Amino acid sequence: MQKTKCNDTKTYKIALLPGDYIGEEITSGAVKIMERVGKAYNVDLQFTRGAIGGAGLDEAGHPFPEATKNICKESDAIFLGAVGGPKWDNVASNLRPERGLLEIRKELGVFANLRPVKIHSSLRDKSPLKESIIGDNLDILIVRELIGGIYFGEKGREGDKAYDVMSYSAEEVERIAEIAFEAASKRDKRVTSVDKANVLESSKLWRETVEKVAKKYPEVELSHLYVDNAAMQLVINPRQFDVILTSNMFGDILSDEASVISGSIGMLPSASIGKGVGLFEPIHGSAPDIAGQDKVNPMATILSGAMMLRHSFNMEEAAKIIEKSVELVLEKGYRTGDIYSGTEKLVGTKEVVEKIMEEIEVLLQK
Ligand SMILES: NC(=O)c1ccc[n+]([C@@H]2O[C@H](COP(=O)([O-])OP(=O)(O)OC[C@H]3O[C@@H](n4cnc5c(N)ncnc54)[C@H](O)[C@@H]3O)[C@@H](O)[C@H]2O)c1
Ligand SMILES: CC(C)[C@H](C(=O)O)[C@@H](O)C(=O)O
Ligand SMILES: [Mg+2]
Repeated sequence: MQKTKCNDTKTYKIALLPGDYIGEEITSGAVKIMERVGKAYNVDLQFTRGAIGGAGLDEAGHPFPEATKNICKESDAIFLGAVGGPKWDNVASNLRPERGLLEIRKELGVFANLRPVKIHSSLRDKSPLKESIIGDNLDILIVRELIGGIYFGEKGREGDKAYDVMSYSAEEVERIAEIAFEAASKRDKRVTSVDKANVLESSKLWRETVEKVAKKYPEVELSHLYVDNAAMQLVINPRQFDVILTSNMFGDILSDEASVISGSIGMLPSASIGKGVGLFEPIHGSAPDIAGQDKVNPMATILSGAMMLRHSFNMEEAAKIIEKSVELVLEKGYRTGDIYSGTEKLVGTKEVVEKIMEEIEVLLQK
């Protein structure tokens, strides 16, 4: 974990889109942490703020305003908090804050959403599952298709009926499957593809296409599960999974389920990647119920920052320093309410960030 000694300073531009409710609380600490680690590696991370979601709607009348689009176009990566909340529950569907999130994902072409589910050893007792079920080193990577499927199909209303079309092309399935197999080949070499091929035509195509892609990766073992069984298997035997490959909606649902196995949804980061710049955000939402109270767990966002340094800027050591610091803070027992069991030190969002910063300073001296 030695710092690279180098005199050339690199500069990267990052669009910082905090979003709504807890958005500001979770991103501000993560930005401070990334700036500090960047500096140690002679990397100048320049964040430019933009509005998205409800903030975009309030500021510019749109959940993904033109001004924000322009900031994104000039950036090397996008760092996002969370969008949505009750304030905008009654706005027209096409202007909902969540629509801004879907639009930015589509605009960036980030078709692959990587959601790593890891159990930190010091959080094993916070999992709702028995320790005998989660084991020691649970490590699952959910590879979720992000810009297709039912989220983006034709939708509408006709009289008292409403519809949302779910469709996938072979090309869309192929490219996400490639990402899953590539990832598996560097991990435990197992892909579980999750679909509903016993009912849905789009899932039948999904399965056929995944099988074709699998032929290129003979060293990776492929299995299939129907989504209802996958939801059950995640709680009765999560250790059977290495990489879970699935569609947009199934991935959304299964990743919230998987996140609590690791203790809390406040722990799960994500990276969304495609051909261009990446988008990094925690998997959780804007948590309106705890916003503004210094209660939110910032770790998922901080770990998303580590993913950004790794995936977008090739800063592997810096990413590891952040991940290690989070681990150390957990080991020392500093906990926000979502991962507090009653015996550790209950602290607020800001203090968690301070504690992580302290660990970072120590690691940077080594
Ligand atoms: N990526 C995103 O921006 C995103 C993701 C999911 C939901 N949403 C939006 O967020 C709003 C609220 O949705 P929701 O309540 O269904 O989901 P949510 O993820 O915001 O919250 C679910 C529960 O988890 C808790 N929680 C979430 N993140 C936490 C954290 N970091 N630390 C501690 N506790 C945390 C919340 O307090 C709440 O009890 C909705 O408008 C929804 O559409 C946005
Ligand atoms: C807010 C919503 C559009 C989003 C999704 O469904 O993708 C969220 O739940 C997520 O998991 O990132
Ligand atoms: Mg979700």
